[in-house]
Amino acid sequence: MKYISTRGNSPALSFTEILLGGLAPDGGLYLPEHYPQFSDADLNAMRAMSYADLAYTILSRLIDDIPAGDLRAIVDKTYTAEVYRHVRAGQNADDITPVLKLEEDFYLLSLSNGPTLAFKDMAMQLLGNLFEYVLAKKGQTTNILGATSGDTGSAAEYAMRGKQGIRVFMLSPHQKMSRFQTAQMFSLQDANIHNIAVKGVFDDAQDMVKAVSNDHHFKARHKIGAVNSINWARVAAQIVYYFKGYFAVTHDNRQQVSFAVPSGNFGNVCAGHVARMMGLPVAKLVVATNENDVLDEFFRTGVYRPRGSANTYHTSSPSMDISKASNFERFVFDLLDRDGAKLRSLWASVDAGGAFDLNQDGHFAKVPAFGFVSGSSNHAQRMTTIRQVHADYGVTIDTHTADGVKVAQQYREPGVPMVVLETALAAKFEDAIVEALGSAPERPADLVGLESLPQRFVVMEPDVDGIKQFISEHI
Ligand SMILES: Cc1ncc(COP(=O)(O)O)c(C=O)c1O
Ligand SMILES: N[C@@H](CCOP(=O)(O)O)C(=O)O
Repeated sequence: MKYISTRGNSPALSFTEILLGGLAPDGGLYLPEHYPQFSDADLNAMRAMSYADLAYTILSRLIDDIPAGDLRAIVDKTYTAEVYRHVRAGQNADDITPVLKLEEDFYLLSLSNGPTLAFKDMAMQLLGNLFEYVLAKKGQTTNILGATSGDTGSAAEYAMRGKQGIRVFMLSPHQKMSRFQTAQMFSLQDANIHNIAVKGVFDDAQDMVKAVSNDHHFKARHKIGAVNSINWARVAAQIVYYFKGYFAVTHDNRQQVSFAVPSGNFGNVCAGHVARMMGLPVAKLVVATNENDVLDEFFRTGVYRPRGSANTYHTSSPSMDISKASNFERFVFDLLDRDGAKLRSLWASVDAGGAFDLNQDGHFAKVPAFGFVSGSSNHAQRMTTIRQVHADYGVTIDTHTADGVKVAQQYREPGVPMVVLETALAAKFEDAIVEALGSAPERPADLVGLESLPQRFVVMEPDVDGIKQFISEHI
């Protein structure tokens, strides 16, 4: 399998050639040159598989330059009940992503049982093991530069801490993450972890990561690696749980399932899109945003108009406070029938601070064929949803999952199971849960007292040269 860039001006490369680097040299994002197809017979064979078997079956179609035995060992080491142990009472950690039935045809897919209590662990734990394997094989080291709005950072740091040959430089929006998220990252004292709080929003941090990645000389000289979902491996790993969720709520492959996905950088729902393109019978992909509703605006109107930092709001689902969704480019590439030149011209206006309108040439009319629909949620609606889910089902959900549940309600159809992806556990957003329910959510014993641990981080201006200098001085 070769990978091509959405901007059409980079050579096609194999999986291990794109694993560490993130952006393609032309500034685009990698996608497989074609999507492997799973037939009805394949789906039948996959239906009863364990998570690790399913992950291997799917990933081995996307990765053909790691020997089968080695890939199998990496997957088996990643998807264990011990790693994904933070399940609710009554759930089975061996399922890795257990499904919780709320009512008939309405489910939560628990994706946040890993070390950092967010869905990012599902892919990041795999990335940690893949990076370690490939770096050892190539005799290389890497300096990861990432951006986080709260969850990618801790998931990456927990996956990479103490790993040979890997340093992490993680940019986060200064004072905009929850107290738990901040403590989870900043309390790490490992020498290979560097936390940099940037005076700005997540998009400022993500722009700097891309600017460093597009400086090819600096990137090569300092061996800069990526763990954000601009890295194809993140998306690839996330495809697996759509299959797992589908099998958990259906009996045969004639049934369709809809997924509601709390969205920010569009990485999670992009994996759902790829799963659908591979043959998973998905009815709707419901893109749920918070007040930062650029994606909802696109799916309602066909106009993509990313906002600047001043118009990106700090909300009670802070991990979704994103106005420039990286992975949206991957979907638009498919929507444009993979026309790299057309995509380049659209992103030339986006990168210059502008917008584009896909009504003009009929592309927007094709969106329903891809299953996408959308909606948004605000603080008051999040609070109401958390209360309702608690009252109706006895389940405490976090603020991001609440955005998903709220928007999912708009798109439920008789006979079509709706699966809401649980993207974080409530424990990460204690203040918001206390506001909604009047009491703090349960917290796993190993994370009690996290906020009182000593913290280690630096604060910097959103200045690309300053970040480059910091990296140079710490490697
Ligand atoms: C808890 C949580 N929910 C939802 C999202 C949005 O996911 P994506 O950026 O893949 O759209 C994120 C961060 O990305 C998150 O951390
Ligand atoms: N919500 C994310 C933002 C980064 O997204 P990614 O999926 O591209 O890594 C976060 O929590 O950091």
